[in-house]
Order: sequence, then C-alpha cells, then structure tokens
Amino acid sequence: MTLEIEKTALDGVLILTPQRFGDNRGFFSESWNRKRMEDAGLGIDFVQDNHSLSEQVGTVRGLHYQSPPYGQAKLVRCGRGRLYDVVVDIRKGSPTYGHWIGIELSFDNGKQLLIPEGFLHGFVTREPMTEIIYKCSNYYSKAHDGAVRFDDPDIGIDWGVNIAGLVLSEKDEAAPCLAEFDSPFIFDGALS
Ligand SMILES: Cc1cn([C@H]2C[C@H](O)[C@@H](COP(=O)(O)OP(=O)(O)O[C@H]3O[C@@H](C)C(=O)[C@@H](O)[C@H]3O)O2)c(=O)[nH]c1=O
Repeated sequence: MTLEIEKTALDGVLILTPQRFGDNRGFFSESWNRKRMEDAGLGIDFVQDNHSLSEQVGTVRGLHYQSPPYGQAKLVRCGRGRLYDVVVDIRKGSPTYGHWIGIELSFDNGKQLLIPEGFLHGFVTREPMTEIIYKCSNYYSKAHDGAVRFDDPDIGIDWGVNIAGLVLSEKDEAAPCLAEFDSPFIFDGALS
C-alpha cells in the first residue's frame, strides 16, 4: 500500500492519493490509515466524519470555516461523481493570505485534499448526485460555524463554471466578502 503525497501552492495543503488495488471485482483502497499518516508527519486527531450529497451539477457549498477553539483540519474526498474543491488561506499575517488553490476530486481519480485549520473550504459539483466525504479534527459547532462569499472578487476564484444559476444555501448567499471579515486565525509559521 502506498500513499502518494503532493504539495500545493498553499503551504500545508496537500493532495493525497492512496493506492487502489484493482481486480476483477473492482478495487480496494485504504482511504485513511492513522499510522501511515503519522509516519508521513500528518498525525491529525480526526473526531468526526461528514458525508453530503449534492443532487445538482453546479451546487456550491462554501466557503466555510469554524472559529477557534472549534477550528477544523479536514481530509476531503469524493465518494461519487466529480467536484472542484477549493481552499483559501485566511491566516492573518500569512504570506499567502487570501490566496486560493483548487483541485478536482472525483470518484475516478481517488484524490484527497488535506486542509489544515486556518483555511476556508468550499466546492462546486461537476456532476449530478455528487457525494463528498471528509474527516474533521474538531466537532461541529453551530456557534463557531462561518462562511465567506464563494465569488468574492478579491479572492477571485476561477470556479470553471458560469456563476449565474449555481445552487447555494441561504447561509452561503448571505456570506460576507473577505474585506468585511475579521479572520479569527493568525499565521504562526510554516506548516511543512
Ligand atoms: C457541517 C455540519 C452541519 N450540520 C447540520 C447543520 C445544518 O442543519 C445542516 C447543513 O449544514 P450546512 O449547510 O452547514 O452544510 P454544508 O454547506 O455542507 O457545510 C459544509 O460545507 C463544506 C464545504 C465544509 O467544509 C464543511 O465543514 C461544512 O461547513 O447540517 C451538522 O449537524 N453537523 C455538521 O458538521
């Protein structure tokens, strides 16, 4: 079993690709292995697994965060379909504050995205009936849950879709832009 680990332009945000063992039935893969992650210096104490289904293509969820002390690192993958997953650095004082990266996660490519605390997370679905599955290092707290506009021009994410006509929650429609947002996260040094 191998675990491929790739860096991204955001320090600490990593693309993980666990090996798939294919045979006449399909494939088998260890989607998370605590020891293997620890051996790679990625020993995160995950406490909650989340799973959501987005029925329509062009469904956006994000950009989300939870404030300390309920900040969350996340390990994200796609269980069915295809999505474009986006991460934005919101650690005050970070050399990459406000920068974003995006990657396609799909059932087919089996890629995962590791997102440390201090980053916004969101995605848009590229196929109907797309499922996302992710581990979180802290429990959900409604009181600490927050969002920033997915289409904030100051962040300038290229979602690769026509922004008009996307499916969003009321919470995400009402989210503030980065300029109106006082991030609760402070940059405290490089992550990798
Ligand atoms: C996130 C979450 C939601 N809920 C509830 C609250 C609400 O009634 C319902 C739907 O919640 P939301 O609209 O916040 O779900 P959603 O928009 O899918 O929120 C998620 O988006 C992605 C991008 C993330 O990164 C996650 O951390 C989370 O913020 O589920 C929980 O019970 N536990 C949880 O961990």
